[in-house]
Amino acid sequence: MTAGVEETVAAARVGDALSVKDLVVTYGNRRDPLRAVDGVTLAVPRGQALGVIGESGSGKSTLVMAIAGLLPTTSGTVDIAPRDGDLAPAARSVGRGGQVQVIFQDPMLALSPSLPIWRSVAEPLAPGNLRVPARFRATAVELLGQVGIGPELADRRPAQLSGGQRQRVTIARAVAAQAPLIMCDEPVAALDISLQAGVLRLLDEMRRTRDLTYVFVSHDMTSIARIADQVGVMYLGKLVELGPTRAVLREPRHPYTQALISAVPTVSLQARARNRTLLPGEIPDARRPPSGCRFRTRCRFAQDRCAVEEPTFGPGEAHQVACHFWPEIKDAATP
Ligand SMILES: Nc1ncnc2c1ncn2[C@@H]1O[C@H](COP(=O)(O)OP(=O)(O)OP(=O)(O)O)[C@@H](O)[C@H]1O
Repeated sequence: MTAGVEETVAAARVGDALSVKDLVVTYGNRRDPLRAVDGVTLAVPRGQALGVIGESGSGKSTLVMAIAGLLPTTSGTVDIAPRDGDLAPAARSVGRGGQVQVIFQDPMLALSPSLPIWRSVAEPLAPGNLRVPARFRATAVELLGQVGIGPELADRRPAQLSGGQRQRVTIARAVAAQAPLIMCDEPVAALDISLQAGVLRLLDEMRRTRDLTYVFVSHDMTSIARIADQVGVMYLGKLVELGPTRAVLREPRHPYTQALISAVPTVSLQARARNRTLLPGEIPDARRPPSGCRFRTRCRFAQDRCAVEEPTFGPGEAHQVACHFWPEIKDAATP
């Protein structure tokens, strides 16, 4: 399904569960292409979670779908490292030979409305079977128990559960597939706020106890702060900042990240106190991105250089930023 992309199961750096290099994903036709992901490079160490934030339309979902192998990629590489002792990939429903599972905002995308939930959980245990044999029920019920769904609910259909329960079922299903890498695309956004913390806790616990690695997309900085070890910030298909969660959320370097965070009271108190930066204007048309720095048309610090020279990450730093003037901006923002 991919065009011009090498896929291997050997990570480029020892200890990385996922390594993405120069990934490009294009929508539309050749005459008017839209590069929704435009040269993204990142790595996620095994057992960690990478949070991905950015405005609507910045390319977050496209990135995770391409990593999962559910969207064709234009160029670049996606390497996924198997864990020692991983079984042959069992999942038949998700991409890259069962190495990646996806948890969507809408659990109904992963669950069959007509099946009792235990069968949906057991499906990855019995690949190739049109109907999951009853002998897998006990394992499915056990997995459901681990996500807080009691055996009395195992024969219910998804519509007979609450939204939080349904999302727990999709987590059990993802775990059943034994994939080392799970893409979480706004997994709690559709849930009542009172249920979000429980599902986030469950995801975090599953990651620790089952040696899972996550890429976790969210608009919600509180969820990101809870679950992510590192954060990547996307703007118009590019990563503009990448680093440890605490550093990115507390000391954002890119003016775009600063603006995103300044809009969130819970994690932005320091940023607000320093310098409140609201983001003016709309995200530009991704088919015709600005020259040089793509953010420059909305950046109050932009200078002539920003229109002609595209900023890139420096080599080797843990907290990376693609901005020509970030040290000056940081100094200007400090009282
Ligand atoms: N199927 C598609 N066909 C054409 N363009 C698309 C398609 N899906 C997404 N896009 C475009 O690709 C860009 C990235 O979209 P994407 O959904 O990945 O962003 P996002 O950051 O996940 O947004 P949101 O937070 O709203 O989900 C946007 O310009 C969007 O309009």
